[in-house]
Amino acid sequence: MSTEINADIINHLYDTILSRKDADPNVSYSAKLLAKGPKKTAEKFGEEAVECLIECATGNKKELITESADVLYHLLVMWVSAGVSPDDVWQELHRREGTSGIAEKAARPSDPLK
Ligand SMILES: N=c1c2ncn([C@@H]3O[C@H](COP(=O)(O)OP(=O)(O)OP(=O)(O)O)[C@@H](O)[C@H]3O)c2ncn1[C@@H]1O[C@H](COP(=O)(O)O)[C@@H](O)[C@H]1O
Repeated sequence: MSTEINADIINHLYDTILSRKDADPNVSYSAKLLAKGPKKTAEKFGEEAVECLIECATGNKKELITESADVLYHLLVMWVSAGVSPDDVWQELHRREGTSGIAEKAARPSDPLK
């Protein structure tokens, strides 16, 4: 599957979640989460991220895949809740393209507290 198709899946899921903003919380899980506000969606994302890292740390590849899908879904719910769009994040990733994390870290101003 190409990167373009993967980005399409994220964009499509984001649009679906966005469309649930005013949906019935008894019918849509996204609507139920969004009705609770950004703090709750962030908490849910954190819970799913912890479940995901446990599967990685314990070497459960199959569960890591399903938990990763949960993390991505809850990340998108959090973005909708906080008013962040996939394009905002794609632009930031694009800005970073070609800059090594090691070079970027070395170019940061030194922290006087360290
Ligand atoms: N990808 C997902 C997706 N991944 C995970 N989940 C739900 O996320 C929840 C997380 O599981 P948990 O065990 O943590 O939930 P829980 O503890 O029972 O929930 P809480 O009571 O803690 O909130 C489950 O209810 C999953 O079904 C998802 N729910 C929806 N989607 C997508 O979002 C679309 C819209 O869904 P609705 O908003 O429900 O219409 C769907 O068509 C799917 O494409």
